[in-house]
Amino acid sequence: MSRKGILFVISGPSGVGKGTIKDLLLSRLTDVRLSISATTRPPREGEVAGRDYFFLDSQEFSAMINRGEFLEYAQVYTNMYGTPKRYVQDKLSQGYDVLLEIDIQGAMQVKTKMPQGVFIFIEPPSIDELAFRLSSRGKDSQESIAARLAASHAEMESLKYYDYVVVNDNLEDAVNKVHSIIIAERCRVKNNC
Ligand SMILES: Nc1nc2c(ncn2[C@@H]2O[C@H](COP(=O)(O)OP(=O)(O)O)[C@@H](O)[C@H]2O)c(=O)[nH]1
Ligand SMILES: Nc1ncnc2c1ncn2[C@@H]1O[C@H](COP(=O)(O)OP(=O)(O)O)[C@@H](O)[C@H]1O
Repeated sequence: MSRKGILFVISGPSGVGKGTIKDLLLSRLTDVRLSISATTRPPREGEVAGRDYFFLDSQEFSAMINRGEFLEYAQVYTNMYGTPKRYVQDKLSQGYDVLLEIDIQGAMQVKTKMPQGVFIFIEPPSIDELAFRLSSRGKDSQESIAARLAASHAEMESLKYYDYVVVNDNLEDAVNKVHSIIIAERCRVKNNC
């Protein structure tokens, strides 16, 4: 019988580089399973339904809430985001390690339900650099960037609830650190050293 997998949760302020780190990690760790979130946000150019997100309207999202199908869900800025529970449970029980890349409110809900998970906070080197990254990626309006920066101050307060804090200054160093955390946790929890 396979051992249960480990749940890894990556979060941090918008624009810190979570998505970039996650993509690089997944290309190195092909046996980790990524949970695809549901969202009411409309797809951005180039995004694919079922690969990047499950794109739902608000009624479909509420129906999933009512059926108890989310491990966690939260309003992030102007849209709803949630982690479908079934995929995470299935993959963990099949012995796969599962990665969630979700916002801080969601991560705190998961911590309550699955405290044995490994919670990793990605911290920006500075607020100025966060502002620079948000504007240089060119996906958000000035208004949306301002909201993300305003939220980041309070979000930084929650880093004390995480198991690990990784500063994303040099990208490769940050990916190496998160990779090392995953290897170390596999050794600690599964004796897979
Ligand atoms: N709580 C929660 N947050 C999520 C989920 N999926 C994505 N997010 C977060 O929602 C925020 C916005 O994500 P997105 O629309 O992809 O924009 P971006 O990460 O700012 O480029 C980010 O902080 C994500 O980490 C989820 O399933 N649950
Ligand atoms: N270490 C880094 N140094 C400089 N730029 C980075 C670094 N990590 C990510 N970026 C850039 O910052 C922007 C935001 O990254 P992204 O992964 O979209 O953040 P998040 O998923 O946390 O919102 C992107 O343009 C990305 O290329």
